[in-house]
Amino acid sequence: MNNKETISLQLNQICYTYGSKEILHEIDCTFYSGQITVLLGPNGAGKTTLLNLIAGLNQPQQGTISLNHHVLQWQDQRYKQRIGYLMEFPFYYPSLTVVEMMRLNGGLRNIQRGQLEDRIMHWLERFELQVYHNHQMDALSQGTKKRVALASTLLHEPDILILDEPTNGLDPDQVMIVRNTLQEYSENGALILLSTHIIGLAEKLAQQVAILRNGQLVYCGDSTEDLEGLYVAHR
Ligand SMILES: Nc1ncnc2c1ncn2[C@@H]1O[C@H](COP(=O)(O)OP(=O)(O)OP(=O)(O)O)[C@@H](O)[C@H]1O
Repeated sequence: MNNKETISLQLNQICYTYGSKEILHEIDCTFYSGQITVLLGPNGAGKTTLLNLIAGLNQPQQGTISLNHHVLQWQDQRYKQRIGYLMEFPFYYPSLTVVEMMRLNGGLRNIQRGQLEDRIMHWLERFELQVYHNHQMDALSQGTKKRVALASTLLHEPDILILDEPTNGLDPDQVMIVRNTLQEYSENGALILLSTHIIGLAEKLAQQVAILRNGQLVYCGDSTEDLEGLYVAHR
């Protein structure tokens, strides 16, 4: 991925309710290409709900999402093609091998066959997964499954990358590989938004931070060296 276009993704007064329960309240925030924004917040704050809306899985009941100041219609296919979304608990077919699972994901993204094999090799190597290429998905550890899902998310080289707790269950070596890969990917021009509970990871990755509490965005702005202090100050 090498994106020369500047992208901004704006959330404007986004609200979401499940039944009568308000989960997200008037969320305003803008994300930019070439930057990593880390979304922080306690359990149940609404992070996954917000990421699902931005990825186009669900539709906000109120508010708009704009790409470069153009309001997006829900299910805009051109927007969806630009997005890579790693869900907190990625779906996989247990009986497929790693390569078969990646071919399936690449096929769903309409990547041409010749190109697909090269991309699969590239991302398998990037996440040190070559050794597992022929292993069945359900025989992998949780952390390895997560890395396969992340590699699959990058196959179509999206310029908007949304990741829900991407390092959950990864060992420290793998966290480092993921961190370096995301930094490099962002430097190549991608817009990255990720949620995590690990403040140390956020400190290393984030140019921008968004803090969500009880469905309200209590901070959206520059990251700082003392992110824990910022987080505590926005209780
Ligand atoms: N399908 C659903 N139906 C009803 N309520 C839901 C549904 N999904 C999530 N919720 C509620 O929405 C709120 C926000 O959940 P969400 O998963 O977005 O939080 P989160 O910040 O991602 O939490 P965590 O850090 O634990 O992953 C919670 O109160 C949750 O119970």
